[in-house]
Amino acid sequence: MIASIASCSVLRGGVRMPWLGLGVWQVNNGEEVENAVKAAIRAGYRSIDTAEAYENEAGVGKAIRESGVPRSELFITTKVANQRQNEGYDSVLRAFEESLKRLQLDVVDLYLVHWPLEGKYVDAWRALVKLYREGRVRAIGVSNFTVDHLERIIDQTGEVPAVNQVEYHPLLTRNKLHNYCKQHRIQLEAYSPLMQGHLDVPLLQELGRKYAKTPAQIVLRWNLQNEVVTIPKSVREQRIVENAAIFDFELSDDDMNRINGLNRDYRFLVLSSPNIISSAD
Ligand SMILES: NC(=O)C1=CN([C@@H]2O[C@H](COP(=O)(O)OP(=O)(O)OC[C@H]3O[C@@H](n4cnc5c(N)ncnc54)[C@H](OP(=O)(O)O)[C@@H]3O)[C@@H](O)[C@H]2O)C=CC1
Ligand SMILES: O=C1CO[C@H](CO)[C@@H](O)[C@@H]1O
Repeated sequence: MIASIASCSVLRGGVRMPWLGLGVWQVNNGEEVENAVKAAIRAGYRSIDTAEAYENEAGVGKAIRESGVPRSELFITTKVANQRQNEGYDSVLRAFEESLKRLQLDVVDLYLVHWPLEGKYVDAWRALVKLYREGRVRAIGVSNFTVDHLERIIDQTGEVPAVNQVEYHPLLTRNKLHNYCKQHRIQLEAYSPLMQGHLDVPLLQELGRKYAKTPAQIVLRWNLQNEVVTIPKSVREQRIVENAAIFDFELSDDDMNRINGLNRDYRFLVLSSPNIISSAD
C-alpha cells in the first residue's frame, strides 16, 4: 500500500523517487510555472517533471529555490531535447550543463532521453551513462522507449535505465512494456495519466461515486496500485490539491481489473515530427 504523498519508489541504484509528481508540459515559463510548482510543493508534492523542450526549466528552478523546501527533499526530472540528441553525444553533454544552469541546480535527480531517435539514441544514452558515473545526475532513464529500444541500449552499453516514462492511462496500459520493465527493474512512469483531461469515461465516473472521489483521483490511484509513478499536470491550485488526495483510499482488486479492462491501445499524444518513432508496444 502506497501510504502517503511522501512515499517513494526505490529505483535501481537506490535513489528514492516519489510516486506522485507534478508535470509541467504546456505551462508557460514565468509566473504560470512558478505558481504551479509552488502550489504543488505547498500541497506536499516533492517531485517535478520538466524538460528542455518545455522551455520552462528556469521558472521551475526559481520556484523550487523560493519554495523554502530544502533541495535534498525535492526530486527534479528533466529531459534532453530531441534536437540536441540529433546533434550527437557532445551536444547532449552540453545540453545537460545548460539545463542545470537554467534550473540553478548542481545535480539533477533524474535525467531522461526524451525520445528514441533512430541512429542517435544509443549515443545519447552513452552520454547519460557518463553523467551518471560522474555523479552529475542521481539517476538516469529514458522516455518513449519500447521493449526493442530498451533491449538495444542495454545490449550495447550494459547499463539498464532506472525509469521509462511513457504515455500510460486506462486507455493505454502497455502490458508488454510494463511486464518487461518489471522483469528488468525499470520503473514505469506514466505521462498524460489523466488522458490530457479526457476523463468523461462512464466507469471512472461510476467509481468516483462509489469511492467519493473524482475520476482524476480514481485514475491516479489506479496508477499507484499498478506501481506506476505518475505526474499529472495542472496549473490550478484546486486541481493540484485534488490530484494529490489519492493516498486515503484503496481500489478493490475487482475495480482495478475493471479499469485495466478499459485499455484500447489509444494514444492522446499526436506525433508530428518525422524524426520521431511511434511505438507499437
Ligand atoms: N515524456 C514525454 O514525452 C511526455 C511527458 N509528459 C509529462 O507528463 C505530464 C502530464 O501529462 P499531460 O500530457 O500534461 O497531461 P495530463 O494527463 O496530466 O492532463 C493534463 C490536463 O488535465 C487537466 N487536469 C488536471 N487535473 C485535472 C483534474 N483533477 N480534473 C480534470 N482535469 C484535470 C489539466 O488542465 P489544467 O492545467 O487547466 O488543470 C490539463 O488540461 C506533462 O505535464 C509532462 O510533464 C507529457 C507528455 C509527453
Ligand atoms: O514531452 C513532450 C510533450 O509533447 C511534445 C509534443 O509536442 C513531445 O515531443 C514531448 O514528448
